[in-house]
Amino acid sequence: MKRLYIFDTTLRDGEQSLGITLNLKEKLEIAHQLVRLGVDVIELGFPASSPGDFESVQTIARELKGVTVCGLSRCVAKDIDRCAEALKDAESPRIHTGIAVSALHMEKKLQMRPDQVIEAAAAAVRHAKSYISDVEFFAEDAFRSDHDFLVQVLTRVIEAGATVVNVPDTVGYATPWEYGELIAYVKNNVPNIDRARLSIHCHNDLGMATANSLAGIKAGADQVEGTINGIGERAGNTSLEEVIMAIYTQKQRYDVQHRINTREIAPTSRLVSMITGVPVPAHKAIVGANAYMHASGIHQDGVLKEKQTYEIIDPEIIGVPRNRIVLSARSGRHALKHRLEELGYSSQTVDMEQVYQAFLRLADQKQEVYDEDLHMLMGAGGPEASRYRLKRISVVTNGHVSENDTGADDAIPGTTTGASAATATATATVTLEIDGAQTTDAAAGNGPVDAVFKAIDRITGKAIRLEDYNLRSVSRGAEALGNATVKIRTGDNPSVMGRGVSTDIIEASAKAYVDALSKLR
Ligand SMILES: CC(=O)SCCNC(=O)CCNC(=O)[C@H](O)C(C)(C)COP(=O)(O)OP(=O)(O)OC[C@H]1O[C@@H](n2cnc3c(N)ncnc32)[C@H](O)[C@@H]1OP(=O)(O)O
Ligand SMILES: CC(C)C(=O)C(=O)O
Ligand SMILES: [Mg+2]
Repeated sequence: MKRLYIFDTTLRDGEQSLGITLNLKEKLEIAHQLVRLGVDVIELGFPASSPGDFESVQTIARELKGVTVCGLSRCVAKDIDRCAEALKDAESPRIHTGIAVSALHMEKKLQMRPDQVIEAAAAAVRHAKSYISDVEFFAEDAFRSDHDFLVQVLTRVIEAGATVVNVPDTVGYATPWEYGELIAYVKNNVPNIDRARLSIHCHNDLGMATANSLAGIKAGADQVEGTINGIGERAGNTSLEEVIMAIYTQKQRYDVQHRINTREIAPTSRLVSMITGVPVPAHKAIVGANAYMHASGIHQDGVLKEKQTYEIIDPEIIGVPRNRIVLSARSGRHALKHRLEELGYSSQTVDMEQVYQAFLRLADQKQEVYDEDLHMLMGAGGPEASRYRLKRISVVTNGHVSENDTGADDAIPGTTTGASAATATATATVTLEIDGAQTTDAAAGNGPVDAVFKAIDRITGKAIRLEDYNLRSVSRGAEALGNATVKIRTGDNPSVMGRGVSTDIIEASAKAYVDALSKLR
């Protein structure tokens, strides 16, 4: 059976999604989960892009073991130098360099002749090889290129020492049969193709990234590239979980093996969604919340008689446990620990008593605590790691007062402010603890969330620019949890994202703002 290598680019192409900015800690958390998932290669970023990207590639590359780590670069010597430097201490490093090969990109974007592109490509691979033996070459916009020119480029870069050649459909323009034909064409016409692995990289602009990738695998690709949940530039990349499970359910059609642990698929999807703030649509294949739900009577009847009538995948295979225990405020530590372990969390790595107390606070507000609630509880970020702790919020909206003790044991009583402004519709009083000292201040805003953010700004004295704010419900029931994400920056510093979870949306928003504050440089 042929070995299929799985190349994950969630932290590079995935992070190119509009609105996603991840810090080192968040990238590290995702990278460790990708190792647990069993991918072969993790693309960590583009080290020449910024000092922050360099630092995260370098730090994660040093830390990860048992997986190939890779950095992206243009066919530009100084990019390759930075990439090699960032990967210097990695156990198994790879430089991924490349250049566009379609007439459109060469003429309009690169403003280079085809012969110059071939020389730049070969020179870049040689330069990368002077540092690291494992070099992957990407032929950007390969699908829209002249395929005989593509064959020439790939032949030259393999001569120059490329160990992997990547044939991307950069703009998601292909259909499955056309992409499959291209991969077969490359296999049959690049004379030295046996000296390199052939990789595929598809985008989802026409909704065909998974289908195209499967066609590429069928045509003989050795490596498939993609991201978790399909996140990525524009309409995204191939969803790795979809490719893996298509191969799983259709084993007889794909004679390939890989080392993915399918039971880590759902935990990885959730982690990526939670950290990036990009929700997984309920109807998303494989990992959507509704993917294993049966709503209509005929289906329910069929499933009760025989699951396979309407289920092509047993959800337990991808790490979605069948729910047996109902968790509520009456549940004890054993039940909580059992459920968390079923969901893939280790009770060894967290303070279970602290988690249980947080669980009880949540359970007091909800009839039933669902799995989604637990994921949020476990992933909501540790206030202990931050300089800032939100202690209390009190908001007056058109005369209506809402007060929130934010759950800290030593929260001080809230006060309702009389502050007002002619245009304001809300005033907020916030108590924040900074490095152990509590400060309270009030501000008016054109809504409760705006007022809370302004009050926090008054306390910190920082000139914060709010770049993005998002609020969504992440669990079920009338008291569903709200997951707020904010993106903020000060001056020219890089933007940071913060996340907050609560059954109260103002509190969730305030927590997200404070979480982001703690990440500011
Ligand atoms: C298909 C993909 O996903 S490719 C990966 C996309 N990722 C990124 O772009 C990472 C983030 N990018 C960056 O940080 C910056 O764009 C940098 C550091 C890469 C380059 O920044 P700058 O030097 O300011 O150049 P800028 O981005 O404005 O323009 C790109 C330049 O690279 C050239 N170029 C683009 N791709 C390549 C390539 N693969 N190889 C060689 N040159 C290239 C362009 O022709 C242009 O050259 P010009 O300045 O002579 O006109
Ligand atoms: C950098 C390359 C591999 C890419 O992301 C693309 O062509 O889509
Ligand atoms: Mg891409």
